[in-house]
Amino acid sequence: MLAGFSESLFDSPATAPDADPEIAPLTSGMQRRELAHGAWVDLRPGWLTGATPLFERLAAGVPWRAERVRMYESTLAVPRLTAAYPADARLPDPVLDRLREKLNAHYGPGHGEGFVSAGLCLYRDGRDSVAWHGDRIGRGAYRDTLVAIVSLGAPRVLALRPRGGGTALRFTLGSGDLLVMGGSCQRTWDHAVPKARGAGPRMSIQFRPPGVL
Ligand SMILES: O=C(O)CCC(=O)C(=O)O
Ligand SMILES: [Fe+2]
Repeated sequence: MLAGFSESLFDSPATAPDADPEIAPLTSGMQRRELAHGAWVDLRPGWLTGATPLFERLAAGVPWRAERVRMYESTLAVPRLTAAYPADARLPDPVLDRLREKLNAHYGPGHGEGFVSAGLCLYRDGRDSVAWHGDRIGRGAYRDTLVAIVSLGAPRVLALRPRGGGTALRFTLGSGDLLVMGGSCQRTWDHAVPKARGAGPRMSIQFRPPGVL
């Protein structure tokens, strides 16, 4: 009895390091929120369940780099780790290929060329963050676009506010939650992941169409 119990506790597929998360259909549970200026956000809480092994695999296996941004004559460290997978790169885990396929199937051809690249960010603890910005290096600066974010690990707030100021909306993203920014969101709104005292490690996977950074 005891042996059987511990087997099911420690050897169950949900806890094996190579276990894949369960991916729910996007046809249910998606909530769209229309924002001002032609922007919108789709939220699909719990898109993935059992994502801890995926988090662990990516945390250990991805070649994380400290991010730096050029500001005028100097460069500043951005407090988080990142890894970029352009359109033609092999993604670091087959689960990511499946997520991208499912997002493309759901959003379909009406939304431009679809999701191609993946960007990963690791917020090691609550001191890691990203400041207010829009993903508008390239096409997002002048065209409607989509940016899909899958959150893994500890819950963190993704905040959105109209570009140039205004009241911020705060979405707390837990492990397995999906948030998609659409319409004019990248050019008319800014988003940020504020510092959060005491927060545990959190990862985000962002899928973007060609030319959106
Ligand atoms: O970590 C997130 O959820 C957002 C990341 C982000 O906005 C970015 O890397 O452009
Ligand atoms: Fe962003």
